[in-house]
Amino acid sequence: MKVAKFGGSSVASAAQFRKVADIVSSDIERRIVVVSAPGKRYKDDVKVTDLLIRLAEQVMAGEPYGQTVEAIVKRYADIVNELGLEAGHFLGELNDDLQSKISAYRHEPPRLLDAMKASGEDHNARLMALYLQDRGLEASYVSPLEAGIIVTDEPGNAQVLPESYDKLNQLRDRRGVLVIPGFFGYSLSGHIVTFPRGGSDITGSIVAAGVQADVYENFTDVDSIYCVNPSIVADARKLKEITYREMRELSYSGFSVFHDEALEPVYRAGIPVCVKNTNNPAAPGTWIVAKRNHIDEPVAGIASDTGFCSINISKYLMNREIGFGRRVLQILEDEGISYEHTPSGIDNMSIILRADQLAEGKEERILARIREELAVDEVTVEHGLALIMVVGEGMEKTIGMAAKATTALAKANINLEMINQGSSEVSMMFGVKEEVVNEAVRALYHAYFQELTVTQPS
Ligand SMILES: Nc1ncnc2c1ncn2[C@@H]1O[C@H](COP(=O)(O)OP(=O)(O)O)[C@@H](O)[C@H]1O
Ligand SMILES: N[C@@H](CC(=O)OP(=O)(O)O)C(=O)O
Repeated sequence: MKVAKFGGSSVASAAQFRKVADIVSSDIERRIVVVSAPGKRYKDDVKVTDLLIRLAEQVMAGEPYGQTVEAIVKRYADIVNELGLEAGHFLGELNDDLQSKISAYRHEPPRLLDAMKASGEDHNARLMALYLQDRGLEASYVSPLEAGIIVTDEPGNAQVLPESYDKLNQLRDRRGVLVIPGFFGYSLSGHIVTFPRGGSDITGSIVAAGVQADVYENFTDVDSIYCVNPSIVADARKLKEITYREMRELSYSGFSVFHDEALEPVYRAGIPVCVKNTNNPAAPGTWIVAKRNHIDEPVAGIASDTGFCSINISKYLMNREIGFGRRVLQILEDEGISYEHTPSGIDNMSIILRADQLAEGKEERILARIREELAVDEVTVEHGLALIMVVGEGMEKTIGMAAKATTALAKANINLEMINQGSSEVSMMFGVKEEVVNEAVRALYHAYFQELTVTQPS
């Protein structure tokens, strides 16, 4: 049995719906289909999820929102009309559902936002089931509640609860193709709760693990996962295979093609993932697996992301002060902040974190507490940082990996703000200024993938 998830770009229009139906009908093993909300049809288009977020924000701000509702309904109406579906009731129900959720939750902003966001995938799954039926397939819509996707009650940040898996397993006994909306589940108290953005990948993975699928197919708009983001390096190398742990690091660090939190359920269940192109299903795609058959080259991929900052602390004899690091991290914990890396020296410590967490006066509060409670010599915040992750199972056993990177960056005249090597067996982290990050990624791509391979130890 296969679980096939189709991302927003794969279900953005009637033409895309036709491709999905062709793919589903071409393999009887594709028994469970998970869909996102309609995504972008062209570069500057707006995803339905973003329209729904705008709608929730307008309601919360007491602004008029009628035009946004119309724009949302029109996205689905275009698909219905172009497919020639007799589905007049569908559009009426969509409109009624949005209005009734607005009335029910207008005084509970986090619930309203989640209910709006979830409705994008929910109605798309209903529409996909109708279309598959119209194409002569035995297909039915299954809500996450009926399927058994039970999650924590953290709006916008749900995590699956373990009891979901046994319930999901019962889907194996159902007939026909089941269409499940991605991106949300239900809390134990019966509320709709969404996963983080891009979270339909997570639904697909949970369902695949629950039904013990043979494969989790993740259909998107590229032929494969490339060793660098294709928008940074055109014609980058395609990856045939990548391991769960390589993909976890790369997706966490910027390979947005597959959500990093989507790996855990399939990894634990030992289910391979195949990332494929809805627009070119004949292409073999990329397999995410436990162990790669071929590790010809030490580096599998290079990912990058912006929006980081570094809190830099120095204090003479920091090394002698037992509990110093713990007390710094406690201050961050008190403010509900998570951090990425903590490189340190004898008298220095840096904490790298996502800069958007320092809003609403948190930066000033944290710096004041570090100064007062830890009597440091200096504490500053450096903004505008980008992190680059070089990832590969073969790196640990290969000599000269860091040297290759630093030489390449020096040749490209790029200043390295920091390096973190050693805490993970499969990755090295480099920090650079945001404005040079793409140039740095291209320099590293050239060094690791276009120059001669580095020497292997004998
Ligand atoms: N290393 C990579 N390999 C392939 N695609 C990548 C990579 N890094 C980023 N991407 C981007 O991910 C996009 C697909 O992910 P996403 O937009 O979430 O698709 P979907 O609409 O299917 O959910 C690609 O179009 C590409 O721009
Ligand atoms: N529609 C949601 C969830 C999702 O996974 O979408 P996509 O498959 O388009 O990344 C979002 O935009 O976040």
